[in-house]
Amino acid sequence: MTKFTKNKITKDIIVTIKRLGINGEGIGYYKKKIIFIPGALPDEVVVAKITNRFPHYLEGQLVRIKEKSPNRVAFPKGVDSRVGGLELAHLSYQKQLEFKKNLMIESLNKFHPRNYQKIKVKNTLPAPDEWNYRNKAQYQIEFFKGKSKLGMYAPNSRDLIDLPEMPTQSKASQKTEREIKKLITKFRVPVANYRRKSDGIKTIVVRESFSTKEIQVTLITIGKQIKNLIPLAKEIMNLPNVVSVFQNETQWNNPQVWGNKTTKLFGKNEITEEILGKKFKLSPRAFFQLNPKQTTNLYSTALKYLDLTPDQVLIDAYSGVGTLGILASDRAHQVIGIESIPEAVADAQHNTDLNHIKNAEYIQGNVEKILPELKNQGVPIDAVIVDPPRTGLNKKLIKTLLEVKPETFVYISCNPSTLAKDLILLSEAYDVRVIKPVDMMPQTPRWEGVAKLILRKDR
Ligand SMILES: C[S@@+](CC[C@H](N)C(=O)[O-])C[C@H]1O[C@@H](n2cnc3c(N)ncnc32)[C@H](O)[C@@H]1O
Repeated sequence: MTKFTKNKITKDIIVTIKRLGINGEGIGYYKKKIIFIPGALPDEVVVAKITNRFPHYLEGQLVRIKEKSPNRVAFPKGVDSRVGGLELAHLSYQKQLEFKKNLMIESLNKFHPRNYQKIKVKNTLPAPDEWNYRNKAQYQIEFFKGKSKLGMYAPNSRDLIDLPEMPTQSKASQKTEREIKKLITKFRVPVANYRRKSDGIKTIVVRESFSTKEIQVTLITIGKQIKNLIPLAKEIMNLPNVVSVFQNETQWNNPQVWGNKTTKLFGKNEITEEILGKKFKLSPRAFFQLNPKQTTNLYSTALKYLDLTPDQVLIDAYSGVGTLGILASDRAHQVIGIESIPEAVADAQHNTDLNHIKNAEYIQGNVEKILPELKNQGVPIDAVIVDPPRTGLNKKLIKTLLEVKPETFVYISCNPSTLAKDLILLSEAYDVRVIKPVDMMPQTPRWEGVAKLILRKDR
């Protein structure tokens, strides 16, 4: 979108905040134009500066609060407020839960799927822990002008925010990150420098299993030979609960954090996490929910809504490492998982064996391609659970689902807008009984929810 910098207003303006936007920013109006002000809350009167002007909206920066909301709470001490992942940390937790319920209601009101007024959006399921819930820390490291920093970049910038404390991160993963930083200095291991494009360690990834306490470390590096990397990795293995150290190699021109090549330096191939009595082996690249305790509640809700009978064939679409299908396998006749990433499919198969499950299989490929093939082969598709990325369901997949019309249908979504849009099409054959938002990421505007769809008899 074109950015108008001409006539940029830098003077202070006064804005009354009306509501929160989908990214948790305060929304108000200035001269009839909508303005987004991060950090401001509904019903507050704030002093702000306009930072960006666009044809249809403005972006502002909070300068001072003139009239404070009763729902405002203290932002965590000692943390730079620009850091991502704490966009709602200044709002009481009860109001965060209400915000997430309202996000779904607003999406339904905006996109109007059939009978949308009758859809019951339940109260958001609170997370067991509001703080220290994240099992994975992925911090960048930088050494500049004699100072080393370890943390996350400020949004849309190369400014690395040092994070001695990240209050949503598990204590053990943060401690491990800090210890590794000290060891990097001790062993004089080079740190990658994007200004000089010099080789070294760029990112430290620490993932913790909440059930076994095992810690897996991955050092993401740039360059062929990193001096003293092996002695460093050996020493990292002596840190509490660390069971493996991996190296992942990337290049400066890779826009992703992770490169393609991952090599084990020491220790176990995977860490084991346990959810609802089933074990899941996680290799460094395997997708896994970031909040293991609340994952138990998310999956329990999905299984409750699925309400399978022992004769049903379940399709676990967008299956990742097979979590949902494996958990549902005790209650189904057969589970067929479909997932596009080959490594995740290998992990899913591995996890099936690990849990001695005989009635689940995983197919690699795109759901929109594989599901019509299964239909044409005459596979009975009695029940479907979909858990797509933020973009929602592929149109071709929706078309197949409307032809097959599975009796049982549950939709796990991480985006209320795409869920509401997909329901417009799906409501040709289905009524939506209930949507349950589940708070997987306290202190952030990130949304997750489960929808139960009922096949209409009068179709
Ligand atoms: C939100 S994750 C869900 C993973 C899993 N259900 C879980 O709970 O851990 C979405 C998954 O869909 C996969 N995916 C994305 N597009 C896909 C497609 N068109 N067909 C199959 N899988 C896809 C991604 O690789 C990812 O593993």
